Amino acid sequence: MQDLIPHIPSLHSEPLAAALQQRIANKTKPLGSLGRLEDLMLRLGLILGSETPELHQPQMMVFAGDHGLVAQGVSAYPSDVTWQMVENFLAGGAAVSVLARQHGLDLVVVDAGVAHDFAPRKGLIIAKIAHGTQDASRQPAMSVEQCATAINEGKALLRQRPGNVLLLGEMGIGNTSSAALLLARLAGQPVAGCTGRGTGLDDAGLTRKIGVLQAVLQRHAEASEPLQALAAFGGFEIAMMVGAVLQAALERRVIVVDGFITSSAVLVASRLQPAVLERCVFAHRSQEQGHALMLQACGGATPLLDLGLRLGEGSGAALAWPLLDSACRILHEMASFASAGVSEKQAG
Ligand SMILES: O=C(O)c1ccc[n+]([C@@H]2O[C@H](COP(=O)([O-])O)[C@@H](O)[C@H]2O)c1
Ligand SMILES: Cc1cc2nc[nH]c2cc1C
Repeated sequence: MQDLIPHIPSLHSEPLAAALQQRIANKTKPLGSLGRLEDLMLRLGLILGSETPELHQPQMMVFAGDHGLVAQGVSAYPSDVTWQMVENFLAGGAAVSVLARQHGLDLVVVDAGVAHDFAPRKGLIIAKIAHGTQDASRQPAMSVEQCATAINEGKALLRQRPGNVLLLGEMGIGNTSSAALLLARLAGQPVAGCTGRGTGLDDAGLTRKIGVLQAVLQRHAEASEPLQALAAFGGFEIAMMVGAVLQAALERRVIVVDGFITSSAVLVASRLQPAVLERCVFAHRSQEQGHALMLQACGGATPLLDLGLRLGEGSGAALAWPLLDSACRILHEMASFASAGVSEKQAG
């Protein structure tokens, strides 16, 4: 356990926070007028330990896995869409492929446990734990050993990637169910409020999904600790993201969190090591029912964007990327009142 979960120290630094606040206040603008971009500047400065943080080689990592629970009718799409979309990511035709190209983000797809055998190629990391998880309505989605292997694999993959920014993405038909179950169990919330339409269930489908998830929670009533809950509810892509998040936090990388599912990995990681949250930037508020509760459970995070997205893949993280870039450029390049010879605020 100690080897599996690294200790993540708090970033708390009064002198650096004060220096950053002063630097932001001295820029040629009315005090506070860059709004939440100012909070972002502060956060990036604290994570990277600098008044003039620099972001380099941002890594978009899309973790993919399949879910045995899909057999219970919890998604509007078949499991085959998972591998088909992985092919689409690699061919360059998915939303995240387009956005990664647009913004110059390195895109890698990680097969964490897709129920399909891929031909090896550039941009694909095959780190398969198994061909999909077990059906969590019948047994734990994965064994405790598989869960530990997935976390370790996520840590190892992150260590091999360059740069100081991790953008999280995921793909997995059925994974809004795992995320909802993790939220319900770890935040002690009624499951109905944690459960949404995912890829687009209708009213009857949503009612059915809530019933299935209620039964899964009862079946695994003893799984109250974060790692037990992760093994019970899955999936492999979420467990691998937990490892990647812990390693990124340990290395003081900026972690850009996408939607409902990537947030569930951060929730698990933060219940193990709370200071993980200090390294996270929440990109957007997903339209998925439950994401607002998820953000509350992740320390009351306020996301940067609210575009009604519910795609996943890392699409929201990629869209938020230019804001991080802007925040750093402003800290570097924007003149101060003194350097530009602009008069400061008068009393009153
Ligand atoms: O990121 C989100 O907030 C989000 C919300 C709804 C759906 N998704 C994506 O849709 C898939 C899971 O939906 P479902 O209905 O199959 O559980 C998975 O591939 C996710 O990337 C993602
Ligand atoms: C087509 C499709 C694309 C996706 N991307 C992420 N989740 C997805 C689910 C579906 C169904």
